[in-house]
Amino acid sequence: MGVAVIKLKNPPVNSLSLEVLTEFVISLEKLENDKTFRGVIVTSDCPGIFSAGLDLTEMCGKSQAHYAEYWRAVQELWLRLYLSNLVLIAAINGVSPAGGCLMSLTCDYRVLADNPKYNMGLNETLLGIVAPSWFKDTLVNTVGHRTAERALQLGLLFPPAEALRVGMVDQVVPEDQVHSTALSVMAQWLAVPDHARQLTKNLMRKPTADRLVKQRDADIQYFLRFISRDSIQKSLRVYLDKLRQKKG
Ligand SMILES: CCCCCCC/C=C/C(=O)SCCNC(=O)CCNC(=O)[C@H](O)C(C)(C)COP(=O)(O)OP(=O)(O)OC[C@H]1O[C@@H](n2cnc3c(N)ncnc32)[C@H](O)[C@@H]1OP(=O)(O)O
Repeated sequence: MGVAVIKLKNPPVNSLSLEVLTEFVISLEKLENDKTFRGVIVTSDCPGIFSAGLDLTEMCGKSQAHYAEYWRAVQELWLRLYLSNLVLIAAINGVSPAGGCLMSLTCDYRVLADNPKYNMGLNETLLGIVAPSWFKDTLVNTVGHRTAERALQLGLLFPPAEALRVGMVDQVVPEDQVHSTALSVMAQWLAVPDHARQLTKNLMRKPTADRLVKQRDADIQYFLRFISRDSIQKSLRVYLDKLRQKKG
């Protein structure tokens, strides 16, 4: 039925490095241009981890030019996913904090594996950083304003039952059924004529996407100022050190 599977593979935690973002955009573009494909299942090849989100090492101790390039790539992937003409279904087979969660929120439907470890949410505040307005918009458009406000301020990571309750995911299923469920949901979505579904998706999402499109450069400048602050760099370093020391 013309369904591709994109399996994120950047061990150990599928962090969204510049390379991963760039490859993802290229893969999506190819699929968008190949009329034999109408849908994509986005999933992970890393056991237990859908994606650890943006690659913290790309945002720490690098040059301004690097931060600008990285942030443009983050914007690009979000725009491509959010406005994709393809049906996108996230088969979430692992934990998905921050950028990992955002990626799934851009999809049309989310199936999450029922494992209490597989938390998801926008936890940026816990790192001492702030989810940008378009991250916030994506969450608000999925779970509503009040739930998003509480989740964002507290940096909440929701276990599966909670994620389902607040509408962050559409279905929670046993781990071994995530892929088959995503496939059967895909069949349902593909039963709708493409042009009508695509125009409707665009109607729902374009106003949100346009807010970023109209001010992409300003958004990059804002990111540069924010990420270059000594206090933010320090917060990121402390967070990364904590992650690294966990093993020791
Ligand atoms: C105005 C704009 C403001 C800026 C906005 C920025 C928006 C940011 C969005 C983000 O996505 S920030 C990233 C948020 N991600 C997280 O908080 C997740 C952090 N990671 C974890 O919680 C855990 O790693 C995990 C995903 C639950 C996996 O746990 P596990 O025990 O399996 O592995 P670890 O031993 O913790 O990690 C292995 C290895 O990977 C490194 N790592 C983990 N996450 C990241 C990451 N996001 N980026 C880069 N590297 C990461 C971790 O440090 C370990 O490294 P080594 O010790 O092996 O060197």
